[in-house]
Amino acid sequence: MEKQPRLLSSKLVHKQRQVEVVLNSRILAWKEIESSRKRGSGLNDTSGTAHSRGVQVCEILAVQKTEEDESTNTRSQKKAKQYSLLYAHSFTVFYVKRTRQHQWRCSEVTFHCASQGLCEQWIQVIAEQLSLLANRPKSLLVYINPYGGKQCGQSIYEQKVAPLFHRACISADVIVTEYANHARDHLKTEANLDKYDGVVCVGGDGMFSEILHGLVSRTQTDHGVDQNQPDAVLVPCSLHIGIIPAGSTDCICFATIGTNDPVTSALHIIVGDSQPMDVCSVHHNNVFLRYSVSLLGYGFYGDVLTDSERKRWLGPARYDLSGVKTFLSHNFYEGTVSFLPAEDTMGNPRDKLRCRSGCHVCQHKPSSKDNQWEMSEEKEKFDKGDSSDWNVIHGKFIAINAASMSCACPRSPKGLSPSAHLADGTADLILVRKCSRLDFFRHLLRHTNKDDQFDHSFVEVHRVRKFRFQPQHQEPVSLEDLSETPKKTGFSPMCSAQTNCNYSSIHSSWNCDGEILPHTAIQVSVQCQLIRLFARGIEEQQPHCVFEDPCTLQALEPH
Ligand SMILES: CCCCCCCCCCCCC/C=C/[C@@H](O)[C@H](CO)NC(=O)CCCCCCCCCCCCCCC
Ligand SMILES: Nc1ncnc2c1ncn2[C@@H]1O[C@H](COP(=O)(O)OP(=O)(O)OP(=O)(O)O)[C@@H](O)[C@H]1O
Ligand SMILES: [Ca+2]
Repeated sequence: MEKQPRLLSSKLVHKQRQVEVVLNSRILAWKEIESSRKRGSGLNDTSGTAHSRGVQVCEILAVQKTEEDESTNTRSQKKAKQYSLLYAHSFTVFYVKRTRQHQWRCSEVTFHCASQGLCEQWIQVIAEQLSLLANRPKSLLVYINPYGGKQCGQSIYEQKVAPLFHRACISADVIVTEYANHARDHLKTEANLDKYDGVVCVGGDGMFSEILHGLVSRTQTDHGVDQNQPDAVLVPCSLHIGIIPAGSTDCICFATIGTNDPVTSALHIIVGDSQPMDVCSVHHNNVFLRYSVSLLGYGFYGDVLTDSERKRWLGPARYDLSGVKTFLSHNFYEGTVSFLPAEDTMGNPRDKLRCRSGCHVCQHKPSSKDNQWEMSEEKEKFDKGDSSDWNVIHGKFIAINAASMSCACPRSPKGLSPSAHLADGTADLILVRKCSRLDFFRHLLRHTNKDDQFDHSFVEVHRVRKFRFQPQHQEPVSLEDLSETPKKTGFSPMCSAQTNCNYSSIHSSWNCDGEILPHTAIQVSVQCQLIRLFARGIEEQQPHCVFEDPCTLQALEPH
């Protein structure tokens, strides 16, 4: 590791011991000074082990003059009080501390200086280093959904997030939404986006979906791109999106930072992490329908969602109740799935190559072969209806799921497609064919344990760039057809067989990131890395402590 020039180093006091504090452009480190240690009983006096500690500058949240805590009433605090009178000036550094299961907390360390000048110099030098971190947001536009999840979005923000933003000197314009799609419409039209470094969504996946639609539509409009064109090349959004999880599934937050903890997510926003993410565009008959970043599910997950919408008052538990009910109805749906397999990806859905921080698969740009598809003669042929490279599968399905990310969430920690990648330009298309209840139960159960949920004869999974679905029975032209009795129209528009079939048993609906789509015949295309989140992907679990690795400290040793 290259030697970094020292910016400042001095003898300060930390926890009533003399320490040498050193700052270079990457690390703030401190080490006890031998002389200040009491002579230990023997050489191996562990109590006084002079271990060094350090914090990366990029994970320092803020530095400020220490607030005097007046509460010195016990004897030891009185002693500390006298001691600190000697070193009357002190500053506190707030930094990211990793705890269990990918959770982050704001921790702090205070140093006492003999002179006020030195104290102010330290504060100024550290603050200067923080101001050099260009990717940190300074002003944010925050949308709060007061009704999502357990309806505590507002209190989560005010109690857990706002104090952290304030400490990091981030200014936030907060809008509490008053009705569904308020955030999307505000983003699409009124919001003056030049004022902000990012948009924060306080809510669940549905609320994120609103921000996503608002931001992407606004970006396309501003760049004159018509999102109704199924193969329009969409313009990536420059503003980062932050999520403060306050929903029921929160699978987007879970898959991008590894937990659905609001404080952890707020800290990722403050340090200015950046994680690109694929977005699927969904069209019906060349008309734009919606975007999806997590799950596009027909059959099981669509029916679960349809049934759960009537039970919103139950909060997150609505999904489990509807899940059991849908499981018992055990409906299957006939249709034709056609898809364009992703040719030269680095990975495949069953390769156990999980998408983690700094993922190599996501950094691998789709080679020219895939880009050639956009301009190639195959594309012309396909557009004329002849689709050579496309695979076509007709059958009866319990579920058709397209996961453009793992969809890891508290219900299923490894997710619907554990090896799906956040930003590789593909989606994993999972086809679950008609099978017995027991078989389907086994398949579902594997989402909650280590077993491979694709290892079933009735399950197949493909990594795709585009796909289409056409249900076997033409969907009614418009919804009033459902009410007309077949007699009046001579034949029912949807199924020629028996006229008394009820609509719901031959048609499911598409669950698009937790919202129901108005059509069942759709065409989907993956837009590679269309948006960016204030996240860094799920970090590999390792004892991530800066100060234990000698090479870092060696960089601080005097030359
Ligand atoms: C035996 C235990 C089986 C457990 C099966 C766990 C599989 C759960 C997989 C969760 C996948 C979530 C995908 C995320 C989709 C989000 O974009 C979307 C918006 O937030 N959430 C939902 O649509 C909400 C979808 C929520 C779906 C919940 C499904 C619950 C299934 C329960 C089935 C019980 C069957 C056993 C009956 C005896
Ligand atoms: N002020 C509001 N009043 C009513 N509905 C709202 C309001 N703001 C947002 N919504 C809508 O509420 C829906 C659900 O919100 P959200 O996704 O945050 O919670 P959830 O559905 O419980 O969580 P998840 O999507 O993770 O399961 C969203 O589709 C959003 O459009
Ligand atoms: Ca993907």
